[in-house]
Amino acid sequence: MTGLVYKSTGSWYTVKTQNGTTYECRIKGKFRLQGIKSTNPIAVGDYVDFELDTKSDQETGVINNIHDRENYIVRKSVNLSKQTHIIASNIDQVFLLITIDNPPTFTSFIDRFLVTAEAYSVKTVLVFNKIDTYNDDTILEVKYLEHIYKNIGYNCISISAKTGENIDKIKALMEGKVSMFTGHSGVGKSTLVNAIEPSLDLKTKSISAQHSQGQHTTTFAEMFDLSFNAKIIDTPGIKGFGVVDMEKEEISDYFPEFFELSQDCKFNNCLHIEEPKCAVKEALERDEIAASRYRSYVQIIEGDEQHYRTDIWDKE
Ligand SMILES: Nc1nc2c(ncn2[C@@H]2O[C@H](COP(=O)(O)OP(=O)(O)OP(=O)(O)O)[C@@H](O)[C@H]2O)c(=O)[nH]1
Ligand SMILES: [Zn+2]
Repeated sequence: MTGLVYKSTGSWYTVKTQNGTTYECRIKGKFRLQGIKSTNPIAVGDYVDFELDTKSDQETGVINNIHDRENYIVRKSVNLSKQTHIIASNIDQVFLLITIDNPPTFTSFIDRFLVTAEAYSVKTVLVFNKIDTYNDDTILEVKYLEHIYKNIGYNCISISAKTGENIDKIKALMEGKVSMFTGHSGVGKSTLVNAIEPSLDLKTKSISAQHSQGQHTTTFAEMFDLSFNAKIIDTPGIKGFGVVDMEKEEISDYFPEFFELSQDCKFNNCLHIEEPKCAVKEALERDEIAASRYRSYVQIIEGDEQHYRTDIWDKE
């Protein structure tokens, strides 16, 4: 049988088959990992093959194969010797919630997030929330940001999780897909999820409450089915986004508008900082790339290794 992993708690995995039946599964013996070494061989979002455990009278299964992943996101354990933990896999899209002033979301944060998402091949939708509270100035700011990010190719939607404005657009994008929601604390993630599916809020809360009674503060992800053929992965306790392990030369690959231009730089290993005949800097001077994007890029490049070798998800 084949199924999708909805939850993992230590050595047990909750796997749901196409027809909606759920089985608690274990892993068969030593498991071959694909590509990366991680503390967990299987993550929420994985498609796995399993067989029913005949020795058990309960409906439990044994996983014997994992399907190739489309993508996955990881965090590195800070205390242990930087071991990698896969948070979730096969994510169709992440909705990054942004508010202009309450709380402020800076472009440097948005761009660091996008670099990481690009590096992990996770599609991002930018969601400007709390538009019901905006005045002329903040509306202009949203318009300006939308202009920048739409030009690069990112989908942008302005919403109010409180009044429900444009929530239907978010739901339409979610149909048939696996989504995640992220953004600074207070941008309205819970409010939005609650507006999308009121019954889910309770579920999520009770699970976090259950979890907080445990002695460990390790976070685990969980997938939920929504009523309109959409899935979300909830990652309680994991909020921000850092920058992933990458070489300096790689960083501009994850700024899509820089990447295209860099084919025209004189040096093929151009860092777009001080090099002559740099197509990126020339485009910047012609205002063809946004100054804020270039600033974010330089910040990441000039940061010490610590800065661009942090966890993909920063725990708050
Ligand atoms: N006016 C207005 N307030 C909103 C909107 N969305 C959320 N809020 C308010 O913003 C505050 C924070 O919202 P939450 O949904 O708790 O934010 P969160 O992102 O889940 O925050 P954390 O749980 O800390 O990560 C609450 O007081 C919400 O009522 C909105 O669209 N408009
Ligand atoms: Zn260059």
